Amino acid sequence: MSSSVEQVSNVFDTILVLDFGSQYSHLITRRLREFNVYAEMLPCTQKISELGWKPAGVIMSGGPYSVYAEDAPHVDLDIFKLDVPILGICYGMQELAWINGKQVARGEKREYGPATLNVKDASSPLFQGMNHSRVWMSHGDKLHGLPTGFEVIATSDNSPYCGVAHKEKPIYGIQFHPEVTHSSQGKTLLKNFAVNICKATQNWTMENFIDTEIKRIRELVGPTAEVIGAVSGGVDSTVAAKLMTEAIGERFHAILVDNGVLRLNEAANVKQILGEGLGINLTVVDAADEFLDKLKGVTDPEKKRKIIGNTFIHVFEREAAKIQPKGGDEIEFLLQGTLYPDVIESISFKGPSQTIKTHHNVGGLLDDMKLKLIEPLRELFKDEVRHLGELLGISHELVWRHPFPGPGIAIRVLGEVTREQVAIARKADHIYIEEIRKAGLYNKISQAFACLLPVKSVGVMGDQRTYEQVIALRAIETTDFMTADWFPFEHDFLKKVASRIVNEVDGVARVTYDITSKPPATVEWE
Ligand SMILES: Nc1ncnc2c1ncn2[C@@H]1O[C@H](COP(=O)(O)OP(=O)(O)OP(=O)(O)O)[C@@H](O)[C@H]1O
Ligand SMILES: O=c1[nH]c(=O)c2[nH+]cn([C@@H]3O[C@H](COP(=O)(O)O)[C@@H](O)[C@H]3O)c2[nH]1
Ligand SMILES: NC(=O)CC[C@H](N)C(=O)O
Ligand SMILES: [Mg+2]
Repeated sequence: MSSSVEQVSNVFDTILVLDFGSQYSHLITRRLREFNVYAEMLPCTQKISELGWKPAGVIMSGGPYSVYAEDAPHVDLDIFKLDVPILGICYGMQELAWINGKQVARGEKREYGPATLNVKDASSPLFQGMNHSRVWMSHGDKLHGLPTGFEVIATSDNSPYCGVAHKEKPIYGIQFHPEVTHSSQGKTLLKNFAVNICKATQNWTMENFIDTEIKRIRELVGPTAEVIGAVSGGVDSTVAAKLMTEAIGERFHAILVDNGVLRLNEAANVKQILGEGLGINLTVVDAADEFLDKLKGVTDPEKKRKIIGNTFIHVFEREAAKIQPKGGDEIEFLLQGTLYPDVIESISFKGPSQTIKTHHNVGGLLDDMKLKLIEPLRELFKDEVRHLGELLGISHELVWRHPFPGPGIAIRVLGEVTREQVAIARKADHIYIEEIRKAGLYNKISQAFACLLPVKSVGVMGDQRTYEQVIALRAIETTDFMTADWFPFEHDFLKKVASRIVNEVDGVARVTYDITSKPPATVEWE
């Protein structure tokens, strides 16, 4: 499964980011990629002898622990044998100091927020083009002396060892966080490190990635094997499917499962856009009855997710068995649209985060199938996937679609999922999204949808008493879907949508707008 990761880091000069658990760790990788240097994050416990590739340099991230604590994580000392430049950020610098003399302890006061960087060694290649810039601090521990063999290259009011450098080797430590945008010249510092000190080539571009990946897929699959893939019409699976089609054409079989809880006209739309528009070899499987029958009487959100996840697998296996590859007895490979954030979550040295909700996942196929995985987007962030999609000729509209969860409307009809309830939710959702598009707001919002609540409310229409259900509208702004804010619509917009929904959708008497952020709420209601 890790073969794709290794391949990319062998082709591009790669900075290894060792994650000590900071909430900012993934931003280090992001910033480096922004100036076209490829970077990969692995847990801080990574054994260097098991790496399988040689990094151009190593960055040790910040982290919540104290280096002197008993259970603190420590780096594999073999990183020093790699003989490449090393940069320690916050905990990473404290780790360097701990290894070289143990002069780290609790500071008198915690330091959280902005500070001014005073460069003491203007000739240090780390600080070229920087001085007196604003830097972002977030620490409670500090260095209480110089690590053996190091010298001070920068200070701040509260940190006499704000920047340190080894006297002979290219090893640096900084107390602040250059990866957060609050550090005004943080990106310059990371570029100084990666490009000038590590000499990494700035060739990580999506154009180069497409070429490398198509070549890699062709080699991996060979001249005759065939590949299946679950394709939803969502951004990730469409981009993965398009890449696969570029690589092996008709030998790729995309399968869209109509699970009865897709959006209005979705199956037909996707068939047209992907099949006819993008030339993807796509089969639509109508399994609506199978899904809806199994969901009968089920109200628990987790049970719904499990039923849908399992049924996906059954349908998928059945379809795979129907395909007769020309060059062999059975399908050998399975395409997945796994993204880098999924990988990051599952590799965290602290273990996968606590389960809030079981995201339906084709990963469940692994235990049951002999299929070998192909995950071409495994190294990419969502916005990189979107860029890649545009380069592959996928329309701007499709590439910028809001995400839509695999369990679909089943987790947006709260309570029991019936055909009638799905129809109401679907209609309301369609009106809401239509109005969002008309108002030119679609691309300003990260995700929007309507939920049907299992409560009834009294209303009055045409002098008649009504007693019908409630629709809750949700719209959020977010970059990573881990945290989110609700979208501040104009009142007139909400008024219009509410009026249309109550008038046009039978069974709805009232509309509300969800004004909860994530956390404490989640994006979906179930
Ligand atoms: N109706 C469906 N038919 C076939 N596969 C599906 C369906 N719904 C989801 N999947 C599979 O589950 C994966 C995960 O779904 P997810 O919603 O995270 O990604 P996506 O649909 O490709 O993109 P987006 O995040 O934009 O919705 C998809 O990449 C796809 O492989
Ligand atoms: O493919 C998916 N299968 C799922 O089971 C699932 N549950 C939530 N989501 C989507 O994930 C993002 C975060 O949602 P939550 O805050 O509700 O966890 C939002 O974009 C959600 O739409 C899912 N996607
Ligand atoms: N942001 C960090 O890396 C903090 C490091 C360490 N936990 C401290 O409090 O100083
Ligand atoms: Mg989706």
